[in-house]
Amino acid sequence: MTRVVFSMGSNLGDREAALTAAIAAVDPEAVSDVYETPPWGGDDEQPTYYNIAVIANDPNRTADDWLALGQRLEADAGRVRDPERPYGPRTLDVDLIAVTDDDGAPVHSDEPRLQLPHPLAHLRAFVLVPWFAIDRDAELPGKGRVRDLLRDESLAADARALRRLHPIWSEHHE
Ligand SMILES: Nc1ncnc2c1ncn2[C@@H]1O[C@H](COP(=O)(O)OP(=O)(O)OP(=O)(O)O)[C@@H](O)[C@H]1O
Ligand SMILES: Nc1nc2c(c(=O)[nH]1)N=C(CO)CN2
Repeated sequence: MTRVVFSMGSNLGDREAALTAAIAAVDPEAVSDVYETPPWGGDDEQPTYYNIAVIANDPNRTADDWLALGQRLEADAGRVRDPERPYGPRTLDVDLIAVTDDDGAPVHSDEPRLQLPHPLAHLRAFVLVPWFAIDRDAELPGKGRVRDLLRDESLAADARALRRLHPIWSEHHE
């Protein structure tokens, strides 16, 4: 079985519809509430994001399969990349944060096309806060427990700027 933790975000178009379609496609085990988050990364001239964390399990999917699925979902949402704006607005962003293999061991990958665990996750409150909300024991391999990471002063300040809005997924979807 592979277990994947996704961070999904949207700040263009119908943010909630883009996220809902992506959640449905990964057949989730757990989905956080939606958080409204200020743009992270320095490109501030863009709308706020809706961010969620999603956990999925599939015995037949490898980390590469999850990456390919995420990229297909981004394309389906009409995502266009602007090379001038690496942290610019997007209809849908699907990032793999951490993947665990059959034995519960973290998958590590260093290739540019797939870096695992996600190399910036420990700096992003919009990733860690929703993840912690659906898994109190969450651990970012190599960085420690999410619970502890969130005690860092600058992350804690960013975390206070997130606004938890409402659930986006419920049992009746399953
Ligand atoms: N863990 C990962 N999850 C998703 N994409 C990844 C991952 N590691 C590497 N990539 C690669 O990153 C490339 C750029 O992805 P994208 O344009 O979505 O980046 P971004 O979301 O803007 O930035 P960031 O990766 O900092 O969140 C993709 O082509 C993908 O192959
Ligand atoms: N709040 C927020 N900021 C971001 C996000 C995101 O999902 N949420 N994604 C980015 C590129 O991965 C860059 N900045």
